Amino acid sequence: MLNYLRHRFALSEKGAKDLVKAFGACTVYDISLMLPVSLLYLFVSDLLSGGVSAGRGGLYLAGCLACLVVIGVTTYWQYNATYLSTYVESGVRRVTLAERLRKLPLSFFGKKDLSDLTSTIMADCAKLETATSHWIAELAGAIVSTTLIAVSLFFFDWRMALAALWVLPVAFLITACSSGVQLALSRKQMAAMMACADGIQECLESVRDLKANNAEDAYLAGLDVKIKAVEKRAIISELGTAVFVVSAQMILKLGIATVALVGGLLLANGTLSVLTFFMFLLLVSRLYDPMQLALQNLAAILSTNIQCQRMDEILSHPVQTGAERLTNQGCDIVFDHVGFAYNGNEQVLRDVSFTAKQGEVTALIGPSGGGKTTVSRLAARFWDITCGTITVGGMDVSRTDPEVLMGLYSIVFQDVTLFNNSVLENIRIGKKDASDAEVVAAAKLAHCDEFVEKLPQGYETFIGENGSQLSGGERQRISIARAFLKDAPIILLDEATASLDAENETLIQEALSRLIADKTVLIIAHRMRTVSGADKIVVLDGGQIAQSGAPAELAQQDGLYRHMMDLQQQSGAWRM
Ligand SMILES: Nc1ncnc2c1ncn2[C@@H]1O[C@H](COP(=O)(O)OP(=O)(O)OP(=O)(O)O)[C@@H](O)[C@H]1O
Repeated sequence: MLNYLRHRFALSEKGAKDLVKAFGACTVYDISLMLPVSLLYLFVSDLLSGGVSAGRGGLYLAGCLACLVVIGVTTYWQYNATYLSTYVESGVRRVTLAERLRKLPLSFFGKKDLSDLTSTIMADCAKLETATSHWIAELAGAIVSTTLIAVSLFFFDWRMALAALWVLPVAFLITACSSGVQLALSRKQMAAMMACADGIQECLESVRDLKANNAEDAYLAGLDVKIKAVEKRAIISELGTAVFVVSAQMILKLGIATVALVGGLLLANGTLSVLTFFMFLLLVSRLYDPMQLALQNLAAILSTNIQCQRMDEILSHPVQTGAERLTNQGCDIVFDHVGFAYNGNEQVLRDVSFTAKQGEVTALIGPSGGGKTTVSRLAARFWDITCGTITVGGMDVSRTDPEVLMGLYSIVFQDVTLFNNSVLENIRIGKKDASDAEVVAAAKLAHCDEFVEKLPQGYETFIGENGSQLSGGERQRISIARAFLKDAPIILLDEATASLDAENETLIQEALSRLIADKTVLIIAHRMRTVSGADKIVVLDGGQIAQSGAPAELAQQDGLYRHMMDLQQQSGAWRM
């Protein structure tokens, strides 16, 4: 049972145990609500059989107080067992998902978009939170307590019990039969919501380009269609659920009518006492309350299947694992007959073999789409390769834990990611335990101090979401400062100086040459000027190595390298 609950509702072991406790609490709470009815039954029975004495009256008063206390205690217990433990479990679920996401390979993120993942962690978790706190335990409690009460009704009068209870299986059957329809409706509603969330996120991310191209109206019209689709799907889904739930609830109401009808007939032919009739009328008015709620809940619980499946996709996706200890001897990077395809589709790299030696600068060049970025990222195990091996100092990267491996790398990407935090903290990402003095020293090496001095609070200035208050060159200098601070033995540079003006570029290149001394450097560069000082050039074309060797050597050959040099020279001479 615990295993079923864990799997069905994406719960931790403790969460599943807490849910079982909540079932118990809800059952006791539902039964406690019947206590006043029993007391009333006894009171009326006394009244009909000759009146209530003062002593018995005091007893009934004490009984009322006892009912109040029992209901109060069970309400408190039920609240703690269902709500409080659910909120704790919800936190655990979100952290588990986030931890798993942290360990998943980038190939997973290629298949999933950001809004989808955000929605799983926030909206799906919230729905499951409501399901476990409000619906599941209450449903289980209602079923158990109603069954117990139903059994006891048969002891009073089986004919009246049948009249009161025939509606329960029918109502349940209607709701259960609707599960297929409801699941299909929920799936469609979720798809519409995801498409809409995607559209909104894309719109916000590309608002600058949309404005620049005067394409806002056309884009917003498309978005409008998606928003309307969500509205339509929500109405259809709501209607679909309502048809079944309302039908089931109406059937339940028929129970009161049949109790009145059958009771009236039995009373008329003298085979039922007035007291039993009165008690059944009292009971049925209370008996169906938890069931009505439960039926509504049943429909909602059935639809949580989708949320659980979406979480399962994250939780069951294989993570990148490996040795948690570095065993590399030196930091030579060796690609040996490497093949790679993104998401198992078309091969992007074929039979790539080369060595990037420690203490040397190895430059990756070639036409756009040739595979330069892919090669540099595979060196740091951003993805797992499909064939061949990549080693660092003899250590197979695919057998090393990615987080441990990352300790060997400083990476400066073309697209720098910055956080809405101070300049100081943005640079400290490179080395979490670095002192302020170390951070400032790294910033100075990357020539950040020139622009930081002009910021209102210097290094303490917040730089906006993704560094929106900084220029492209300034953002890149922060990224270079992070690499200085980390001071790892392998440096991956992806066109690191692309957004800098000529003056800054020279300064940064000076600093970079200090940073890369004695390190393994893999640099991606489009400009031939950047790579002329490299020790080795690897020319990638169509995912294969077209040429490799020292720049002077390649300049002698009639190949892609010389062709690119010539083209660069021609474009250098170009004037407006
Ligand atoms: N995340 C991805 N998912 C699927 N295909 C990708 C992905 N990233 C790159 N590709 C494809 O892999 C091939 C190599 O891309 P890569 O970015 O490595 O080339 P590049 O030489 O760095 O190009 P550029 O010089 O334009 O940056 C291209 O055909 C590209 O479309």
